[in-house]
Amino acid sequence: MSLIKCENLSKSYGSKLALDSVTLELKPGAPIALVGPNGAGKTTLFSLLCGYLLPSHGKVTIMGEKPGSRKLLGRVSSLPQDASLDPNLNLITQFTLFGTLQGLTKSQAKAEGLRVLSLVGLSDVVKQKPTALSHGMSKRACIAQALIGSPQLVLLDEPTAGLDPVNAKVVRELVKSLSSNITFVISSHNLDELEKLCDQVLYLDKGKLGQSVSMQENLLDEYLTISMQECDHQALISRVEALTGINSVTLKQENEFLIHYAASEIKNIEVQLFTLFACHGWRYKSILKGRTLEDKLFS
Ligand SMILES: Nc1ncnc2c1ncn2[C@@H]1O[C@H](COP(=O)(O)OP(=O)(O)OP(=O)(O)O)[C@@H](O)[C@H]1O
Repeated sequence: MSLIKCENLSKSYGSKLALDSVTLELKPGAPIALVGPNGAGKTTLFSLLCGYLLPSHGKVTIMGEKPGSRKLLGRVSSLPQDASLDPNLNLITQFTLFGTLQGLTKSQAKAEGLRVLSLVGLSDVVKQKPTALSHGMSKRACIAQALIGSPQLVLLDEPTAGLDPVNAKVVRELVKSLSSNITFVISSHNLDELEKLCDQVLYLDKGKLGQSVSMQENLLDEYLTISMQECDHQALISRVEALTGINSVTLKQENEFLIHYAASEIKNIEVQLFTLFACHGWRYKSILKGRTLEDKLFS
């Protein structure tokens, strides 16, 4: 059964068409990214999936049910962009309350609260009020709230926005570690982060669903993206293009090159490139099979 199914889903706010006839079907599995410029309609789509908003036209179902339906209680949860906790109650008191709202007994709810707070590394502060937490800790607490009751689908709207690199990494690793049991749909502007986490990327622009990019296809693409530490740009392009089987070499940004090649004509391309780099004393930083997500979406 499909996890999320949207058929000609549209949402208008007055005369503003925020989501325009979106049709998509997603299966459970690896994290799915939702990207698009500011105002593209990502939060609107999330709100429709959560049942916070009703469609103006079209249809949306989650695991065959209408968003917001009682049958989805505990099976779907979300981290809204501006999520916040009750400042007056300590973490474990409010997490126990959230658990009881999902139908757990008080002792089950407390155990569940402790479990999810420990997942996000907040076991030491369960008796603190949210006002005593740093921004990063608050965000992790809100993510923990979304994990109560072991949901099958978790929607995360900008889960790492405003976080320092250490906290952002904690969140990414948490998503990775849980993604064999939970399907995450993640809205973010951080393409590098999505590239590391997600297998599939949905691109929204002006309310319309544009391309859907599969990161798995990367492995089949006949592209390499190489970041160099030091090299003569022009010389690198002409020397690599001179190798048999190379279709083109493009400088994408400072020291990053995209190599398009014909796999059937060139064997061990990596070995040939490393030999060339060693010959000229060019040092490379990284080599990626395929194209970056940024290149796939915007070139
Ligand atoms: N409550 C509202 N009333 C009127 N217009 C709204 C409302 N909420 C959103 N919009 C408009 O709908 C469009 C889509 O907004 P939405 O917040 O879904 O975009 P977004 O992709 O999440 O943007 P961002 O990346 O900036 O968070 C925007 O043009 C926005 O101004």
